[in-house]
Amino acid sequence: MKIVCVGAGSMAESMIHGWINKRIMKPEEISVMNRSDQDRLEFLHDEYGVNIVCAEKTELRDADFILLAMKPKDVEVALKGIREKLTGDTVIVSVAAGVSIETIQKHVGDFAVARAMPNTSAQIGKSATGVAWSKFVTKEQQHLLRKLLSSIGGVTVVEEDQLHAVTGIAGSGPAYLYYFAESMVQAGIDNGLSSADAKKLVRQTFDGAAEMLQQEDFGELRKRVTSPNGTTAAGLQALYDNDFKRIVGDCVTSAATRSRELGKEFE
Ligand SMILES: NC(=O)C1=CN([C@@H]2O[C@H](COP(=O)(O)OP(=O)(O)OC[C@H]3O[C@@H](n4cnc5c(N)ncnc54)[C@H](O)[C@@H]3O)[C@@H](O)[C@H]2O)C=CC1
Ligand SMILES: O=C(O)[C@@H]1CCC=N1
Repeated sequence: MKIVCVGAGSMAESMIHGWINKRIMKPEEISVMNRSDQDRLEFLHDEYGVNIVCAEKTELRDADFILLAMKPKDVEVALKGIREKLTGDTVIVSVAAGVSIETIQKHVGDFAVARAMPNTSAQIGKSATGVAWSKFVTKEQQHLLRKLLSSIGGVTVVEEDQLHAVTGIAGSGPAYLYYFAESMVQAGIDNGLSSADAKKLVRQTFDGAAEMLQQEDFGELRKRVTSPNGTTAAGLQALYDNDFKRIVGDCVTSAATRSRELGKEFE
């Protein structure tokens, strides 16, 4: 299999890291190109052993997958730079938030295009990825793509329009949890812990809870921690009083809405 990553930022790196760690791809099967930052490409070459290529010199023709991993605003220019070099056997896989398959096909024609929304936990093989594809992606290509994405975490096939919601929960989701963790650490410090102890306790708490979530019903788990009239009930009451569910709802909906806006902005 051969993959060319067009755009070599954080998301591309997380995916490359995951593929190489899981040994699903050999470094020499992965190529990276960027708009300008040669240092960044050299860093990826030194760190992961991947090839550095550029649109002018390289043939994209024998790539099985081209990963489009630049900001939504840069997708159009990137596609214009590579479209002459595409062949019928390549699948373009875009991770750009919001940008539709239709928009991508407007720039490259009736091509096999898929959209994936992974998250940066791909780096450790634990992404939660949503994927949708156009009718030009063959069954065999779908199978290969699922295999590729499964190597960096869980995969959920959705309708393209559902990718906005996937983005709101899974693509952006790690950042909400990191913010929650940062807030817990600060609260621990405010309540008398050292910063190091607060961080250690928060990491362990997230780690244990994440594993428990894999095994049991979320609400049941919450109830089991909550003794009547105890400390958890007091803590949760502050969340209920402050309408935490609405806050989380606004958070996810705002991200999904922004994804829709990005799609419109760059269509
Ligand atoms: N960072 C994240 O957690 C996630 C990001 N995404 C999506 O991935 C995409 C990339 O995000 P990041 O990696 O965070 O951004 P980034 O800014 O770290 O990387 C983007 C890279 O694309 C390159 N680039 C820009 N125009 C180009 C062109 N014409 N040709 C070749 N390379 C070009 C830039 O030089 C940069 O290195 C975005 O569209 C984002 O919506 C999706 C899921 C999660
Ligand atoms: O913030 C963003 O727009 C990208 C998409 C999902 C995660 N990061």
